[in-house]
This record gives sequence, structure tokens and C-alpha cells, in this order.
Amino acid sequence: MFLSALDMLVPTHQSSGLWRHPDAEPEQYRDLDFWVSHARMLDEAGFDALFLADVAGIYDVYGGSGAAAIRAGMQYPLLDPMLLISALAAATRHLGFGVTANTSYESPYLLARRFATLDQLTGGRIAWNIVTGYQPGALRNIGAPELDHDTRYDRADEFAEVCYALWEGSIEPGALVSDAESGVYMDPAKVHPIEHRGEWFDVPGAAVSLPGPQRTPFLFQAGSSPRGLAFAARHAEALFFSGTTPDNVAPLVAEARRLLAGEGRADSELTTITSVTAIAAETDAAAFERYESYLRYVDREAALALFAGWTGLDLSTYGPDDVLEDVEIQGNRSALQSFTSLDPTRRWTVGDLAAHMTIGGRGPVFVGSGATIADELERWLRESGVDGFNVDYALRGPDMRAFAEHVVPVLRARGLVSAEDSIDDAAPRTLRARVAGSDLLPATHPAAKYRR
Ligand SMILES: Cc1cc2nc3c(=O)[nH]c(=O)nc-3n(C[C@H](O)[C@H](O)[C@H](O)COP(=O)(O)O)c2cc1C
Repeated sequence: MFLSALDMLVPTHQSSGLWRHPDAEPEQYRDLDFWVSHARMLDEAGFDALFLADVAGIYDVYGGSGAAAIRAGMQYPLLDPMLLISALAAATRHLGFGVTANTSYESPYLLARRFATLDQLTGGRIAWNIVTGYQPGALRNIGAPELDHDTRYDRADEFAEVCYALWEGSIEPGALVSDAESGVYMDPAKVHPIEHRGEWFDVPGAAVSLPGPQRTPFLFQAGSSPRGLAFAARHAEALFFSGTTPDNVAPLVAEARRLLAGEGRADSELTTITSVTAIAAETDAAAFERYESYLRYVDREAALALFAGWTGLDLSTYGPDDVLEDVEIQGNRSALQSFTSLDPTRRWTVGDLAAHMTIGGRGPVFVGSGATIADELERWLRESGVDGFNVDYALRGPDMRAFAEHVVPVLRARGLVSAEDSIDDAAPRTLRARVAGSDLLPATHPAAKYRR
């Protein structure tokens, strides 16, 4: 099964108020030594990837200002994850790195260059988490157009095509000659302008950076609105969900697989993953004791500020007994549907939402020994149909180390995490080879048509 660690370069990721816990180290998000040792720990434990989320704005919807989020360190302040990767790649051998980059804020030409550089420097262990953004404030700061939800995905489709042309078709694999005798380093006949003219982008020239071993980085995506799933079915190789129960996620998995087939892509070309938060310890009792200690520090207002920022709904104007409705929003539709249309058996109030969100955000929280948590993970695999998990934490260092120490060995003993991944001297592979068995995208992926 696929195992990634979900994180963000922030004092508080999804467990609000926990930075005040005595075992929290709220400054570690800006400490390079911490990240290096953390990445080594994940690598040695056998995680497939570290998934770094990113946004470009403050969560400023709650109460019409960013005050609640800023006060609580709720995904603020936030450092740029892309700048962390080279250091982590140098310290690890097998771990992949999923980095979020937003098609509404970036230039496809420059972003393609940065990912080509990272694919080179990581030996093909980089993934791009493609997002379209849900924060109008971020768009305004960048001077990017404020488009509606589905149009952002239309623009993202073209953004991705430009990147594919640059990675797959602009510099032919045989272009690097490096022949001292003839004096030819690169063969100019094998470097091609992409001559892209589109609705959103005009990119006439050739790529400036040599693509890495994967050419197109491994592709993550995590939007599960109908338009988000259509985008994923076309582009994604790993699709990330978040839902409160397996029943909540199962229809999304089934719909993604149906759309994938409609795109002419094989089932094996997509790995589906859902978010979980795990609080593990030697015994169930010890884990529950830690969980109880976490509950003393949670901050419901900060959790609501996060959800308000995701969806655009100002939850400060709601009472705790108000029921969440499936209204049309321009923000993060997956987040709202988890607590409305995907959970028809339950009517979530704002108070319920706040209680659920304070630890781990949208997904479930598993508390217990390695065996207890492994049982829950196995149940989710069976009932939701996902292929793996994105593991989140309440306290970054302690919970992720506890997962590696208590849960991974049980998963390995049950044959769910491959033993080979933990062997330090196994030959390094690209992330795509590790997950899908090949360095390059298959011929059925839309990027393949640019290949020469
Ligand atoms: C595990 C996970 C990680 C995500 N990370 C980010 C992120 O880093 N930045 C971002 O803007 N959106 C992130 N999202 C949100 C989605 O990618 C997507 O933008 C959101 O679900 C809205 O899309 P939708 O309306 O199509 O569902 C994440 C979602 C999930 C489930």
C-alpha cells in the first residue's frame, strides 16, 4: 500500500491549538536540521513520500479577517516547501517528495523549469501536487485572475499541457551529446520550441532546463468535486481524498476509477489515497492517554477559521447548532461535501464540525497500539477501496515517530508495507518506478503525445 506523510511548513497544520502542548515544538517548521532528521526517519521507516501542502494566502474568511488564523498559527506563517526539497533529497535515498504548486499563481514555463531541476536533483523522486487554489485573497496578492471554480480547472488543463510539452517534447532524450571531440555538448537539432498558443498561455520557446529521469514529475492531485475528479482522471497518478468514514470516500474512489477508464487509462495508472491522523503508542491505553492530553489544548475557533478559509463560508456568523448545507461555493468543494452530500446519514452542525476538525482536519483520527491502528487502516482499505494513506499527526515529531515505531512494523508483518523499502542499500528508484513500475508515464497519459 502507498504511504505518505502529509505536512506543511507551518506551526499548526490541521490540529488546531496543539502548538501549546508541552511536547509540541512549534518552531520546528523553520528548522532545517529538524526537517532533515524527520525526512530520514520517514525514509528509513519505508514511507513512499513526504507530501508538502502549500497555499499562498492567509485564512481570512472567518469574521472577515485573518485574525483568528494568525493568532492560532493556523497554517500561518508558512514557508515555501519547494525550497526545502534539495536538502531533504541529499539526506535520504528512497523517499519521494510531493510538492504543491498552484496553476492559478504560477507561470507554466518557470514552474516546469523548477520541477525539471528538482527531478534532476532528487534522482527522479519529485511529485507535483497540482492545485488550482481556493483563496481569493491569494489571487489578489499575486495579481492573478479571479476565476470561478470550474474555469480554474480548465486553465489548469492547459497549464499542464504546456508543462508536458516542455518536459516530454522540447529536449529530446538524445539531445545531450557531450562529445568533446566534435565540440557538441547539446545537439541543437534535438532541442525544439514548443510553439504553444492557447486560450490562457502563449509559450513559443524551448525548455531551458534538462528534464530529469521521470521527465514529467510524478503527478499528485487532491480535488474531488466533479470537475476536480474529471481533472484527476485525465492527469493524476496519485489521487488524494479526505473523508470522515470509508463510506464517505468509497463513492469518490469508484467515480475516479470510472472517469479514468473513460480517459482510456488503465486502473493501474492511478493510486488512490485518503488522509488519516494517527496517534499511536505501545498500548491502546498509552495512546488514549496522549490523545486525552491533546484534547486539553484544542482550539475550535482556529479549526473553524481553517474550514472557512477552505470553503469561503464565514462560520463566525453561524451558531454551533446550525446545520451545514451543501451550498454552491467557489472554494474547496471537497471539504464541504465531506460534511454534507457525502454523508447523507448525518446532519453535521457547525459545533460537530469544529469538534471533528480540531485534530487532523477532515479525516478520521485513529488512536491506539500499532495493531489497533493497523486494523483500522485495513478496514479502510477494504471498505473505501483506497490504495493507501496520507498520514497526518496532532504533534508532528512525536506522532510521526510513533507511527513509524508502532504501526509500520505491524503493517510490514501483515505484508502491507514492503520489506524491501526499509532496506537501506536497495537501489534507489524514481518515485514513478516505485509506485507504478516505470520511470516514464505510460502512452495512455496525455503527456505522452508530446514525446519525440
Ligand atoms: C490531502 C490533501 C492535500 C491538499 N493540499 C492542498 C494544498 O497544499 N494546497 C491547496 O491549495 N489545496 C490543497 N488541497 C485541496 C485540493 O487539492 C483542492 O484544491 C480542493 O479539494 C478543491 O478542489 P475541489 O473543489 O475540486 O474539491 C488538498 C486536499 C487534500 C485532500
